[in-house]
Amino acid sequence: MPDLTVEVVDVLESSNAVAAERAQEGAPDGLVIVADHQSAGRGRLDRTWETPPGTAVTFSVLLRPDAPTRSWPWLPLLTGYAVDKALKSHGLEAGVKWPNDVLVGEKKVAGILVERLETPTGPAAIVGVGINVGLRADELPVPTATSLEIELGRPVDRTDVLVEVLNAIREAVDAWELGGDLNGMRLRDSYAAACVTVGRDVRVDLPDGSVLEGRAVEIDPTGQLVVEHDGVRTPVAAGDVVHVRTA
Ligand SMILES: Nc1ncnc2c1ncn2[C@@H]1O[C@H](COP(=O)(O)OP(=O)(O)OP(=O)(O)O)[C@@H](O)[C@H]1O
Ligand SMILES: O=C(O)CCCC[C@@H]1SC[C@@H]2NC(=O)N[C@@H]21
Repeated sequence: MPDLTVEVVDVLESSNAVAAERAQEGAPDGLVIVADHQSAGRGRLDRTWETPPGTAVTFSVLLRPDAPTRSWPWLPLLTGYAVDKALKSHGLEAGVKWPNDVLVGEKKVAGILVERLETPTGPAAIVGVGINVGLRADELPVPTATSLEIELGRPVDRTDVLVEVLNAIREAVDAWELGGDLNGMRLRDSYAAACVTVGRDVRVDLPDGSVLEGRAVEIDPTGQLVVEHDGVRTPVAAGDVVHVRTA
């Protein structure tokens, strides 16, 4: 992908929404909208994403990927990989819960929302990332969340985190678009190595209300999680999953 063009906005509702508007207006691949604060951040499945002013890294990257759309389901996963890698470089013992939550232990430190859209200049993806950096324990919006500063016990510079994460995303997107290696391995193997879900017993809630239980055995070539139960292997796509719980 080309060099990133970064625009910083003081306050906006959702960086994903602003990046999507810009995509419709013809903005090019590599535009990054950084929000110093989001007043109405969006999460997966129409949930909200909340962080107090001055505590988070929140941004969205507009991509017009040079890769067939059938491989786009890799985008959330490779973004999770990149965020995890950048946070580990800060000394955090993080891991990726499939498909793309970045956790420390069982708690979520970063969330990712990838949205695809058609624009007059072709298909685009908006890769939105929210990282809990400076939230104190009493500022966490949900008990299942944590922040970098809580986990590391020291102040963390938000700009440093932003730059590291953007560089890691760029590296991962380039490897994906060009079919090259990442971290000395195939993208799929690098992702699987960072993914804490593989090898664990899982309960997967599906949109029809049914639950799939079994052992998560691998990530298949399309990025689906393969769940094995009584010798039967069932691949599940990230877009078809409501919840994944690890046992
Ligand atoms: N700053 C934040 N940090 C973490 N979670 C947040 C934050 N703001 C809002 N949330 C929301 O809190 C909710 C609970 O997150 P939780 O990790 O428990 O479940 P989840 O993300 O839906 O994943 P799963 O159900 O698969 O475990 C999510 O909907 C998440 O988007
Ligand atoms: O885990 C989730 O539910 C996904 C959370 C994604 C939050 C980020 S913050 C930047 C970008 N803009 C949004 O409105 N959402 C994403």
